[in-house]
Amino acid sequence: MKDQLIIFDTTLRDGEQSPGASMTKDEKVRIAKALERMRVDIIEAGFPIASIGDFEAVQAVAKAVKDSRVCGLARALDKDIDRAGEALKAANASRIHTFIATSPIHMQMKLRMQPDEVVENAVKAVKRARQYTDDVEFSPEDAGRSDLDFLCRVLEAVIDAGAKTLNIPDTVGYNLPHQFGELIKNLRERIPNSDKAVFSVHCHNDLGLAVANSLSAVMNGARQVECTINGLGERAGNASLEEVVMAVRTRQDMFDCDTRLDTTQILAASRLVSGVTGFVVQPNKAIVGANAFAHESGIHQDGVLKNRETYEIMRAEDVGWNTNRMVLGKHSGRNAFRSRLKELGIELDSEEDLNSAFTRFKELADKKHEVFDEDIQALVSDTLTEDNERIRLISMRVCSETGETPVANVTLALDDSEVRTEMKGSGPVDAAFKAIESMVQSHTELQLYSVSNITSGTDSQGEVSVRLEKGGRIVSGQGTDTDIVIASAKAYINALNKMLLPADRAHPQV
Ligand SMILES: CC(=O)SCCNC(=O)CCNC(=O)[C@H](O)C(C)(C)COP(=O)(O)OP(=O)(O)OC[C@H]1O[C@@H](n2cnc3c(N)ncnc32)[C@H](O)[C@@H]1OP(=O)(O)O
Ligand SMILES: CC(C)C(=O)C(=O)O
Repeated sequence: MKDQLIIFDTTLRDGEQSPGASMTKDEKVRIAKALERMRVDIIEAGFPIASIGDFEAVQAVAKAVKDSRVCGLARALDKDIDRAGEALKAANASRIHTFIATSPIHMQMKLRMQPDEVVENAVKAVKRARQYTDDVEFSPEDAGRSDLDFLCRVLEAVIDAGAKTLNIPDTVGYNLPHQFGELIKNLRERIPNSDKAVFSVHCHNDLGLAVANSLSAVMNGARQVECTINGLGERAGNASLEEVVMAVRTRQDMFDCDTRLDTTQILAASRLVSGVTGFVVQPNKAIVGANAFAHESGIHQDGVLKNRETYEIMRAEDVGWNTNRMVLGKHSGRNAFRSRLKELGIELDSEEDLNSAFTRFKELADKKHEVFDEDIQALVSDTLTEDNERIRLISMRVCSETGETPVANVTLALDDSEVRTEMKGSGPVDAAFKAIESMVQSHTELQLYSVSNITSGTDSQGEVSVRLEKGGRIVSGQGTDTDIVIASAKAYINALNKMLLPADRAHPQV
């Protein structure tokens, strides 16, 4: 039977200390409920002495949450501890987390206290907190830069005073993984009454090592990790909950403990925190970033289509994604393209058609970051109608300039010959249509012209629809391209091709 690794989430306290991430009482309650659904063990809801708003937020979380323990932070000061005790009164299960710095620089320059005074205040604070709850956590702030002997002395004293959890913070993210693991090991070995408390860690990410340091501590006996959703937190943030939890879960071969979290709630919580704080999750963020389970390159896609484990060490579904994702782009290969066509219910008659559609897909992918399903549908419908084309666009150059009449220079393949002309128009599309009509001489009337974008973004494909009428016969045409003038010419030519077909072979009229 493995030990339980306790997850202490501090999104609502240290996470909120990120500049710009302040949360209202209601927002804190919503996030706390999401953490409770995830089965987080302890929720640090705030720092009650900080403001009336934060006091009320901790109070509201304490009332709303039933299954997780709710914690409030307090300096080693009576007034802070009393305020935290008061805020947590309604909690089903509460914890007071009190702290005081133990590093030489913090004691001398910030607290302006002698080491003896620090020990005295720490002990006094723990004893006072115990008057409110049996569950008291103590942190020697800046432990990562504190003297080991002094740390042992403070920690031994606070255990005797009633602290049940000893949280070792690397407050400024200074430690390296090996060193931080050693620190936890040394403390556990050297403090005589260390077995009376749970060792916890609280790592900051100033050197990008918060998760690595936390994991190293767990490998050396820490049984609580303090972390935040999306790694939110003071400065560069804290250890990210999703990364710590999934590292331990995925590498059970390396850990003699595991959390009791429902990891399928991770993505929802990440999105909630991102939405509330306005802190966008970077696409390449582990576990919760948009690309965490997305594959774009052909070799990877081919591997994943054959067996997901070739390139996936976790299941996307286990952290709340619907599934993994194949992104079609310029690095994708035929196997992924074929598989997406199948998913879209598109059947091409021959390998030749597939190759032709694939070539057009690659051309499009060179112009666009991501090729979406709608792009593929448009591109394949072009492939399917290609056979019936008597008119094909070979090239087009349009000049549009302020104060000048736009000019379009268009080259078409008309049956077996190549023709070219230049025409002016009231706009670039008008000039292009006039040039095409002057070569085709269809004598059709343009009844409708509309443009829409297939996907969002300035690199999206424009989709143009036109409707032409001649002698009571109406045909429609569509064209797509990242350049809307070219998309317009394609749509016009598509409709003209239909108009040139016998009526019974033409596509349905609009
Ligand atoms: C590492 C961490 O993340 S710790 C948590 C950090 N979070 C916060 O600071 C957010 C909330 N903070 C606040 O709202 C305010 O700073 C308050 C309400 C806590 C205090 O406000 P003020 O009384 O105006 O004090 P101020 O913030 O200017 O200075 C902090 C004081 O606390 C003292 N102090 C700092 N830590 C501790 C501690 N653990 N125990 C006792 N005193 C402490 C400082 O020495 C300083 O004392 P001084 O005023 O005698 O010089
Ligand atoms: C209060 C303590 C745990 C803290 O936030 C830190 O040291 O970073």
